[in-house]
Parts: sequence; structure tokens; C-alpha cells
Amino acid sequence: SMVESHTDSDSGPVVQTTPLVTFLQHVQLTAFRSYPKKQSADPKSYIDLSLKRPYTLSSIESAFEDLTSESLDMSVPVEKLERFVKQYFDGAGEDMLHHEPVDFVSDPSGFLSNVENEKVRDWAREVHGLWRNLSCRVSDSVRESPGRYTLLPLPEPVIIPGSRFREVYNWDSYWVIKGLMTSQMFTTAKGLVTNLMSLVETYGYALNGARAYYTNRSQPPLLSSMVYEIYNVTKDEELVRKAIPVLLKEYEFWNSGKHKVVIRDASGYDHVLSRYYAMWNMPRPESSVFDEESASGFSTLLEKQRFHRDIATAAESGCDFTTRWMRDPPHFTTMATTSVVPVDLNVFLLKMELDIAFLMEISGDKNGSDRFVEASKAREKAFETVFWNEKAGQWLDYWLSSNGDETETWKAENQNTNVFASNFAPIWINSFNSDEKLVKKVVKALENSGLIAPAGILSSLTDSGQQWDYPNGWAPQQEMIVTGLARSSSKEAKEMAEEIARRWIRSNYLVYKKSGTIHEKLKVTELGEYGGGGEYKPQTGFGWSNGVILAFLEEFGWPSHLSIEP
Ligand SMILES: OC[C@H]1O[C@H](O[C@H]2O[C@H](CO)[C@@H](O)[C@H](O)[C@H]2O)[C@H](O)[C@@H](O)[C@@H]1O
Repeated sequence: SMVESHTDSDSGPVVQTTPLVTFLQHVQLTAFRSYPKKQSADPKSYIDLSLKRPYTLSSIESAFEDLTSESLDMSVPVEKLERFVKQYFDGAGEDMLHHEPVDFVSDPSGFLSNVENEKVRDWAREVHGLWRNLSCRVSDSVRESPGRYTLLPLPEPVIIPGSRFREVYNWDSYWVIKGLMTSQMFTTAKGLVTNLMSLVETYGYALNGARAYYTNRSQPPLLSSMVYEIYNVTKDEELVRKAIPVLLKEYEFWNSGKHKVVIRDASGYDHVLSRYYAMWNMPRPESSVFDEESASGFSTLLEKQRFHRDIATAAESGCDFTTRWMRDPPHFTTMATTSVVPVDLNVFLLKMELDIAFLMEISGDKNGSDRFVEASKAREKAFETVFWNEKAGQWLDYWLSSNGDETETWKAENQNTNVFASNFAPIWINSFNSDEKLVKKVVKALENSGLIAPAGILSSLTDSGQQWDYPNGWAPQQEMIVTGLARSSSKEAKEMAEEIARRWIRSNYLVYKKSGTIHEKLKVTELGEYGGGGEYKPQTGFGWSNGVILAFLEEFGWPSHLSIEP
């Protein structure tokens, strides 16, 4: 019946992927079945393959059919599979070419003049030099025949995170750009913004990353912050003029449809906030084998689809994965990301409102600017009512009671009282860090939270084995909290900011000396250890980590007498 067909499957939006992605997903599944002992292989490496010329997708599909037709369990002898992959595909990463950044100089004038310690200076110059390794451009053939690639064409060169992340990422780019400002690489920074803007123009939002399998979701929205940072240094009004209509489009995406939620407070006032919500309810193609396995315990299609959407939505949050999104931590099958109204997402959107107001003001649109100031005030009020918890001295994520499609009445027990770094993210922005009384309260709470560890701030207090949990700390979360505390006028806050920054820099230095690389995350419970956990091996390179090291060194300097070694 009609009613049954409604409850049988999840009715949320789904953005279809490309035929190539679907096919490569089959190749990935077959490969994982065929290499029973090679479970350490990375499923993403299959989805990043491209079609070799002159073969067409349909010719390769039929060759693949021949290969697998004799097997009953969809596995293939390993040598045969390897021969097949070699014959028909170009390797992962061959779609990107090295690009020498036009604005790179090995020792820019006045570079980190506050870093007096020679050891630290030498290392900072090496970190600055890493931009060259991470700088690349999309090969011309991707533009000529996009159907052969999962990589999306982009107009300008990019800085990639590194290792398995061979394409540009949305929110990573903010911290990359912070570092590029220190490195005085303004052309490269603008190129990154131009690329993300072109994605917003094509898709209506900034994709998770520039791959065909990332078109069903976004990532934490920091494009306005990127434009703001670049404008602040370069005073480029042309960039501002181009950015405004794009930012308005992105703003609409996050404040409409499934992303929008309304919470009614006790006095009957409706607060409009946002949540993450991926337009996908199947296994993520880049991690298909893992997602099928994690969903295998669910018996109905509806349960599986909901679970897959919550997994893809966690990827949209940038924090994949963490106990923050679990109803019953640390049980992975209780992931319920779409049921959370997250503190950090709404910080990014409040910042977006303030940025748009600022940019409109510059461009002479006073009315538009006023409208966005009003919007920011409304969201600020929601922070006070929905997220703030006076007793905890921090802002808490809010659990939706229903599916979020209708207005819900606020209930105290729906605040998630578990402690996460993201509970302190609001301090990043001026609206909160300019209030000295509030800052003092938050600093006390942070001090007593258990999050401050020997090498920086923990993502959470729960050791779940997921990468956005204890014992890991991540560059973006360090930067937001440290920068926010440093901007306040409270002495304790400033001291705390500097202490955390020094721990983070030291630990990155020690990891670099030990491993020769910068890592994507650190294990912050010890000095000099890189992070682990999660669904892929620890990655190096690494875009946002380099960016935050350079930004911290710029902010705090390093005195000559202070040893970098513990
Ligand atoms: O392949 C698994 C997931 O990988 C990405 O997430 C992680 O790396 C990104 C790049 O540094 C970073 O932006 C994100 O915060 C990390 O958790 C990707 O973004 C996910 O969509 C993907 O499923």
C-alpha cells in the first residue's frame, strides 16, 4: 500500500553519482573479496582510478563481466585482477599534475620575523617548503573527457591535504589558506577560493571535495572565512565583488530544506538553526566495503538507508567519525548525525553571516549588510537559548526528538552533556570572545573539562577507536579555540591560548623530526606522537596541519631562549 511504501524506504534527497563511480565501486568490492588477507588495502584507491584510452566504460564493463562471470562468490584470482586493473586503468593520482606555485619563494621577506629560535626557524622554512609538494593542477585530459575520471575539473591549481587525499577538500582549505597568508602565497590562496566558488556555482554548494563521489554532500562551510582572510591581507575588492553572490547561494543551501531546523523556546520564540544532512543513503563509494560491513546487522532497507545517510552526513560534518554523532557511544551502529543540531556548524554559519555583512558593507550594499547583521543577531540568540549550558560553562550539541522536519520545542534533557572540543568552538568568533565575563567562564570550564592534554586539545574524552575522538587532536580544532582565546581581552585566556599553541607546535616538531613528515592529526595524550584510529592509515603531508603550524608561529613567535625540545 501507499503507507507501506512510504515507511519502507527513506524518502530524503539523493544526488545520483556517475556511471564510472558505480562501476569502480564494483571493482573495489571485487578486489576486497579477492584479497582476503590484504584487508589493509585502501578502498579509496579503487574509486580514484581513471579509464585508460582508448577503452570506453562499456568495453571495460564487459571485460570485467568476463573476468567475474566464472566465479560464484564474486572473487577473482589476484593475478588476473591485477592484470585487469593494469590493462584498463590509469593509476590513482595520475589525474593530477605537479604545479610549481607561481608565488612561492623559499625565504619570503620578513617571513616569521618573531621566530627567533634558529631550530624553529629552520623547521618553519621546511614546513613552508611543503606547499610545493602539495601544489598540483588537474590534468588537461580531465577537462577534455571528464567521463573517464572521478576527479572533477577545476579552473585553478590547488593545495591538496596529501597522501590518499589527492583532491582539494573544502574545509581543509581554510587552514591551508591561513598558512598561505604567512607564506605570502596570495595567488595560490585566491586560486583555492576561485575553485571552491566554481563548485558552488555548478552544484549550489561547496562539495566535500573535488571528486564525483563527493557531489552528494558539502563540508563545514568556511568559504566566507577564506574570502575574509584573503581580503584582510590583500584588500582585493574584485574578489569581494565576485564572492558575494556565491556566498549568498551557499548561505541559502545551509538555511533551507533538510539543513534547516526550527527550535521553539519556552516563551514561544522560534530559533532557526542548521544541521548536517547528506543527500545520500547508500554506502559511500570511497569506503563502500566498510559501510556495507557496518550496515550488515540491519535487517530492513529503511534501517540500512538511514544508517548510510547518517554515515555520509558525518562525512559532511568533517568529523568522520566521532561519538558526538552516536546515540549510544561508542557503538558505531547508533550513528545518528542527522538528529544532531551541532554547535560548530552554527558557529560557521554565524561567522558566515558576519562575513557577508562585512563584505557587503565594503561593496557599498548597506541594506544587504544590515540584513545579515540582523540574521547574525538572531543566531546569536539561539546560541544562548538552545546551546549554552550555564552549569557546564560551554555550548552543547542539541538532539532532535523527531526527524527535524517540523518545529520542535526545546527540552533541557536534549542537550548532549558529553564533553567535546567543538563545545568550545564558539569562542573562535568575536561575538563571544569579546565578552570578557563569558570568556572567563569558558576558560574555567575548558581548564576543568579534561580536554587539555600534553600536546593540545583532545577532540573528545571517549576512546572509541574513531579518529575524531580521544586520544586524537586535530589542527582545525586547536586553531579555532587558540585563536579565539588569543583575541579576547582576558589575561588567563591569552595565556591559555599560548600554552596550547606551544604544546601543539612542539609535538608537530617532534613528530616531524622522528618521522620526517607532518601528520593529519596527533595523539595529544603524549608529546611527539601522531594520531591513529578510524578507517584509514595515518596520512601525511599535510595541508591543514602545515597551515596551523605556520599560523601559530606567526601569532606567538618563538623566543630564542625557549627550547623546542621538551
Ligand atoms: O575516505 C574517508 C573520508 O575521508 C575524508 O575525511 C577526512 O579527511 C578529510 C581531508 O583531510 C578531512 O576534511 C575530514 O575532516 C577527515 O575526516 C572525507 O572528507 C570524507 O568525506 C571521507 O568519507
